Amino acid sequence: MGGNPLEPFIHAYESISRCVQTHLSHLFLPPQADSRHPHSPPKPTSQPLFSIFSKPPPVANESSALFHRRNEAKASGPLTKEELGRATWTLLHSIAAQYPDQPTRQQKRDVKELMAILSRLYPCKECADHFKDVLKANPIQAGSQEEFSQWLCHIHNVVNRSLGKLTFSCNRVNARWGKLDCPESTCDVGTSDMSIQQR
Ligand SMILES: Cc1cc2nc3c(=O)[nH]c(=O)nc-3n(C[C@H](O)[C@H](O)[C@H](O)COP(=O)(O)OP(=O)(O)OC[C@H]3O[C@@H](n4cnc5c(N)ncnc54)[C@H](O)[C@@H]3O)c2cc1C
Repeated sequence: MGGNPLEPFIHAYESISRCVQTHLSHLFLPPQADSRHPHSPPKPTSQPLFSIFSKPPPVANESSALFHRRNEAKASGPLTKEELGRATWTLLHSIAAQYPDQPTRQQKRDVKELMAILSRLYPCKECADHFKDVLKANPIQAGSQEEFSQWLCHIHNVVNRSLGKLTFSCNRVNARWGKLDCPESTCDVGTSDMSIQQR
């Protein structure tokens, strides 16, 4: 007699609240086995994670590996005409950026031949045929780095125009395609013994 009449309700409230806490924490926190008692039921941890995943979410290194695997999978698919075009222009403008100020006769012949080969072997027949006409109407000028990079910019613009694209301002070509970032001039265009003799 004389006890708190609300005591049964307080007990009931406390046990319901413990039960709710335990079940909610199982829902929102990842279970962890107790290493000392591997067969005991997993205990919730204090990490703020949802445990709806069977594995914890990837950490930074795992997620960047996943990102690269997805990109690789995408990159291993067939190229589109646009991707091939961008890659080819990148190569050509990079060659032009590295082209010597005073090229040898061999180097001048090489770029001329490279363009001729592209116009025959470029793996898009429509593009190759069109490029043949572009080269006929705009004979290659490769007497110096400046001349070659400006000529390339010009013919790229001819192709841009034919595709209804905006043209590129050629006074920005060195800013867009500057010298490659290679240590100790390792990206400079080499001069073979033969080409030195032919200067
Ligand atoms: C030789 C050749 C012939 C092609 N012919 C055809 C064709 O007949 N039909 C067809 O559908 N596609 C053709 N293509 C592909 C086409 O030119 C584009 O590469 C493709 O449509 C993707 O265009 P893009 O807008 O992403 O930029 P791209 O034209 O590929 O350019 C790549 C980047 O170069 C820079 N750039 C743009 N113009 C110039 C410029 N004048 N000088 C310097 N830098 C510049 C820009 O930063 C641009 O983002 C050809 C490609 C090549 C290499």
